[in-house]
Amino acid sequence: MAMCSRFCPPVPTQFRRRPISCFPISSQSLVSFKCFSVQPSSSTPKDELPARIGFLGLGIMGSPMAQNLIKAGCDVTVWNRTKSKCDPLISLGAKYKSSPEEVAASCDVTFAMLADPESAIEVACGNHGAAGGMSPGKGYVDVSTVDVPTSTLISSRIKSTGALYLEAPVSGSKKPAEDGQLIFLTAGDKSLYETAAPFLDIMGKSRFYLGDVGNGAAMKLVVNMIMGSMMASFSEGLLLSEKVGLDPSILVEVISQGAISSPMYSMKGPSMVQSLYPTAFPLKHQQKDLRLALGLAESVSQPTPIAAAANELYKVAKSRGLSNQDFSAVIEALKVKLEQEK
Ligand SMILES: NC(=O)C1=CN([C@@H]2O[C@H](COP(=O)(O)OP(=O)(O)OC[C@H]3O[C@@H](n4cnc5c(N)ncnc54)[C@H](OP(=O)(O)O)[C@@H]3O)[C@@H](O)[C@H]2O)C=CC1
Ligand SMILES: O=CC(=O)O
Repeated sequence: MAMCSRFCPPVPTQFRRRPISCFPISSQSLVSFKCFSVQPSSSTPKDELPARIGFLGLGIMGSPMAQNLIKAGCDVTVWNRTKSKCDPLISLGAKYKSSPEEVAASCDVTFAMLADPESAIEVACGNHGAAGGMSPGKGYVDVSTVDVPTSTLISSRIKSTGALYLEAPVSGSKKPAEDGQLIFLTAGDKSLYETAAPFLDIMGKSRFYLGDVGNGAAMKLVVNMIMGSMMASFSEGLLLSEKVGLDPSILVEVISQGAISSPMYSMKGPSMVQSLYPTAFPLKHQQKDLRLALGLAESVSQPTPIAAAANELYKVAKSRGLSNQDFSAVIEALKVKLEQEK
């Protein structure tokens, strides 16, 4: 990479890395990779992070991620379709540019955290999109959850400019984003992965490098397919327990102590019992991820009947106006159904 000596930040010494696993990516390519457990211990001095970082998309996830970069002393330039969401970050010291193209032109590495495939393509490849500001020596890191064809398309467009591309969708929601505890599922240009690693370590607790473009997107969709089905199943259990006269709060407690315990159930269960769904992961995005995961399964003829059924439930929830509630609001779709059956 032409600008590497200026643009590659040294890995801050306070980030301690511990290899935790090594396993194959797929049956076709038995490429092993390391993942790291990363424990940022303090904020990073400005002079250790000389790169200019762009951040496009300041929603529930993008805002705290960009904020963590700024707080760590990075030189951050932001853009968001709704400009007002840039203001709190500008107050913290971020610069502002009025298009993704201008951000990319003025930065070394540009991150993008957009809603879905359509917006990710628009921001990367559309009019005044980031690709217009890309050139050799720069890098584009898309951390949105999209499908493999979308990431492949964006990769081609970015790489046609001579720049590098990394997909890096995240596992972890609003709170992990605020706490710098995300899990990055990366794939694409290895040298950009290495360049971006110190920044990923500011925003996250671990990172996986999965090889070719598409593997990060696919991994994220599989994880979220499981998550969406788990939440649908949990919802059924809560409602069934109540219908047979049990206390659903006690069900949450019982589950938390056994083999099917999950932080997700413990975190979301108490508010679901009260019919409260403060948005961390919008339901519309969970349905999008199930839809994309089902497309992925279709592409390899893998039966996924549980996920298909869960997807239908999220679609019902969307049609009932719950798109912008937390995805745990999927339980409401079952409540309505049961009432109609009476
Ligand atoms: N929330 C969560 O818990 C997690 C979310 N994700 C994934 O991260 C991504 C972002 O999620 P989240 O931050 O929650 O979503 P939000 O809905 O809060 O933010 C979406 C962002 O995309 C922008 N956007 C949407 N459409 C367009 C468009 N056509 N052109 C330009 N910008 C657009 C929005 O801009 P504007 O402000 O103008 O609307 C906003 O910045 C999604 O892919 C999601 O699946 C991954 C892990 C966890
Ligand atoms: O994509 C959502 C998450 O919680 O991870």
